[in-house]
Amino acid sequence: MEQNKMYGSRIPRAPKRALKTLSQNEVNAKGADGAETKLKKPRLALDNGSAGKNGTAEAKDASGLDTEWLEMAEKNNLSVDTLLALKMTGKGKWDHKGRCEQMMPYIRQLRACTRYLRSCVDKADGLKESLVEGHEKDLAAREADLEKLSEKLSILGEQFAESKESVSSMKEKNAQLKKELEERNLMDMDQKVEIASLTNDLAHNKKVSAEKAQEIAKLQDNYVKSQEYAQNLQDFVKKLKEDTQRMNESLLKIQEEKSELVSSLNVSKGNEEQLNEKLRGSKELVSELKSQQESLGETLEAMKADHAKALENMASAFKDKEAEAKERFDCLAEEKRLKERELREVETEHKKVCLTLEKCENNLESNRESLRQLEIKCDSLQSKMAEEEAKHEQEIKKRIDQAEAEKESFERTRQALESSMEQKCKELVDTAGQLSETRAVLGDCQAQLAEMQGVYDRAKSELSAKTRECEGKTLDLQKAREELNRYHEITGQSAENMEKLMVKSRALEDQNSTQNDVLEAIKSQYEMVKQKLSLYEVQNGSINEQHQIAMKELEAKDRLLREAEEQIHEGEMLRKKLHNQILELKGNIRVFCRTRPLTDEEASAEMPNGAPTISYTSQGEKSGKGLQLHVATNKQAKKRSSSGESCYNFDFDRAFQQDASQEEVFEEISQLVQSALDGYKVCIFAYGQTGSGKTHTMIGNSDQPGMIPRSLEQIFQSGEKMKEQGWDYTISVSMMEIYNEEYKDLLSKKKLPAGKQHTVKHDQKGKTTMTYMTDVKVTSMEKVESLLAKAMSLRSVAATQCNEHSSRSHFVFRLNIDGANQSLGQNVNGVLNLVDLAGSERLSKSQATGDRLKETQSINKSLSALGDVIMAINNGDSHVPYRNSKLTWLLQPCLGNQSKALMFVNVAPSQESAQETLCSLRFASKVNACEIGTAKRFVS
Ligand SMILES: Nc1ncnc2c1ncn2[C@@H]1O[C@H](COP(=O)(O)OP(=O)(O)OP(=O)(O)O)[C@@H](O)[C@H]1O
Repeated sequence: MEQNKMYGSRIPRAPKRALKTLSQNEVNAKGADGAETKLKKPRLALDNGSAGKNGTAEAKDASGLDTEWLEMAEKNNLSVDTLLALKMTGKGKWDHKGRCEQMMPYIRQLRACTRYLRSCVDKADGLKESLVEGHEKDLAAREADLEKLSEKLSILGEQFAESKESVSSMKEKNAQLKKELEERNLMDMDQKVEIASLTNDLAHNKKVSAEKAQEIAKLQDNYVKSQEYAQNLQDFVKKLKEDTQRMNESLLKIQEEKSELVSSLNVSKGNEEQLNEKLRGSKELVSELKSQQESLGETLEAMKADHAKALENMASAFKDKEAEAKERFDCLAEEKRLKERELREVETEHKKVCLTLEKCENNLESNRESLRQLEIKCDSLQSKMAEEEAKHEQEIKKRIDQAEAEKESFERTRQALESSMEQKCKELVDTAGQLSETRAVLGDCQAQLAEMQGVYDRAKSELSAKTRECEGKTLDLQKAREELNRYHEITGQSAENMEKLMVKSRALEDQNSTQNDVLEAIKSQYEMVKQKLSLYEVQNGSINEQHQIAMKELEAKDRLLREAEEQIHEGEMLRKKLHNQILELKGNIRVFCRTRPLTDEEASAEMPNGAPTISYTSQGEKSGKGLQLHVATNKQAKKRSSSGESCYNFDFDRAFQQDASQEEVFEEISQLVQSALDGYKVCIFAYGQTGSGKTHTMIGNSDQPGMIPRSLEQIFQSGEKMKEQGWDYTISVSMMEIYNEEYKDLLSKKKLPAGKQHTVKHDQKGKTTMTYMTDVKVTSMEKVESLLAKAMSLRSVAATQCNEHSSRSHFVFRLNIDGANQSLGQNVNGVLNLVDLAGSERLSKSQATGDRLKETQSINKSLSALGDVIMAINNGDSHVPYRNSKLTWLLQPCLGNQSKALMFVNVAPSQESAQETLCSLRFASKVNACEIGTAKRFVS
């Protein structure tokens, strides 16, 4: 009721309204005395006495409602208002009796009315209880659901962790496999490079081999040429053979001629005998002519002798010639045989040459040798031929000379004979007849001589023919010589070429054999490499298979992981939803009370064995939430006694005892901090009197870090975790204080430009911008700590009556959290304001003066503005006075309907501070009773 009075005295005028108020109160049923009274029945408004006490007959219907009043009202056409407005009228001004008589039924009606209303209220109570029960059941069911969900979530988390582990192991395995594969690939590459170099070598060797093959082909060509040359030689030998045959034939012809000559000689011998007979006849004829005949006989005998001698000489010459021709023939036959043998040898050698190049060389050597021999022989033959020719010429010359001499002698003889015959004719003119016969004989002799001359001419022509033949032979010989010379030249050249070629060939063969060795080695290497490669390929194939299997497994795991991630995401979404539901159920503005430990001084001031100033509800549903403040009424002594104390009960969302650690406290707000990461605007502020532990709670120290460093730590950790779900956060921090209703940047020592000041603007989306305010992006705790230390050093602190290092300003630690998730296409903009308010002490207690007084006044003003804002939001006022103070204006987006707020009410446990504590707790109770609407997540 006190609460309702405070909020505008909303007294329920009808049961329905009362029920509504009760249900609201049931949700907000926390707080001090005032709050508690809300839960009581609304009997105070009508509590003018119990109808039952009058013993009036009471009619009740089945539902338990007192229907007497209703019946009465219906009968008299009455309402409560008309009943209340009813006035007792008497007959006159002094007709008290009449009025009294009217009064009695009126009182009865009133009593019936009261009973009816009471029964209504009772029913409403019953309904309320059943609703509360239903609500509690609903809450329990939701909590059970939540537990199940959280269990499911934890199972999912475990599964996720397992799948993550397996995925990471798979990834490791995959990485190893990849590494192996890369190594193999590298090895393959090396091998390929090796193979490539070997292939290059092979190609080079092939090229060299091709060049060698070309050279070999050239050699083969040369060899073919040499074969052709050998063929030419064979042809030449054939020609030689043919020449030899022709020589043989010519020899045969010469023999025939010889035989003819012999026969002609025989004929001439016969002729000679005839001549001799004729001569003997003529001798007989001439005997008569004795002296002449004797001289003629003598001459004839001399002629005969000469002729015989010539004939003998000719015969001997012919014999010699025959012998020589025979010898020559034999020589030629021998030579022919030799040549044939040599030819055979050459042929065999040629065959051998054909078989192998080396043998060819040998054969060529031997051929050369044989050619040399042939040359020598040819030379000898040539010389012999030349000798023979010379001899022949000499002989022919001799024979010509002899023939000419014979002719001359014959001529002389003829001339002598003619002269003698002329003389004889002259002498024998007389004896013409006799002489005519002698003349006829002489004519015969002359005819014989002419015949002889013819024979001689024939012999001469034969000789000239022979000479021509010889000349032809000589020409042939010269040709043969020339050919031989050419052959020698060619042979020499070809031999040289052959030698060079052979040297080259040998070198090439050596090279070829080494190249072949190299080639063989390369081939074997190539084979090995090929084998290795095939092995590697097989291994590679198996590795690839393994890799594919691993990839498939990985894909399956990835799928599972994605599913798990989706499930986690869904779970996360559900968690957020439930978390928000819980927060909504708890109220979007919550209040935690924290009591600091007693200082030594305070402890000594407390009653040694007395009850503590603040005690906590340890049992029942209010355990951990409820507390009692015992305020001594003996103000003089400031000491408590059982008789002189007032006890105030308060209930909050959480009540931390003196020994509660920072960790414990943070555990309770961590969900709220998480909300900021999820895109909510969150405000956590510490309220309390000076020295009650606000700064300790919010900032703490290095040993016991407070909510600000712990929140940052959690945000960084969660941000890292959320990265796995695709979230990327940018966190920036600004720190300021509001001192004497002015903003002051605590991250910069720079003074504001003249005439300028920090101004705060909020846009439609609740984004706050401050002019000239330093905003630092932070990624690590170290950075935050250093910034915090800097801010602390710049904060306005002074010693007060209550605190040696009292914060004389509101400290605002402002965190802008911008998150982006590309895969989801979401951006979140969360804000976390962590505020260490200035101490809220009463002026009377702080005894401040001067600057301290001004400070205290502005502090109190802004704190009361904070209370006003909260109350206005709770009341649903059309105007919320945010602009009444710099603090509320700055925190506007975080104190509005769409934000989440948490207030620490810090209290000191000493009796000395009890009054201040009572004020703080009362203020906190008011805040706790507020509803500031449903928080909104800022997602784009
Ligand atoms: N929970 C606690 N545990 C231990 N010591 C505490 C606790 N709370 C406060 N203190 C100590 O009490 C003293 C005063 O605390 P603190 O400075 O935090 O008060 P405050 O409310 O911030 O005061 P002011 O408003 O004047 O700044 C400090 O020495 C602090 O260490």
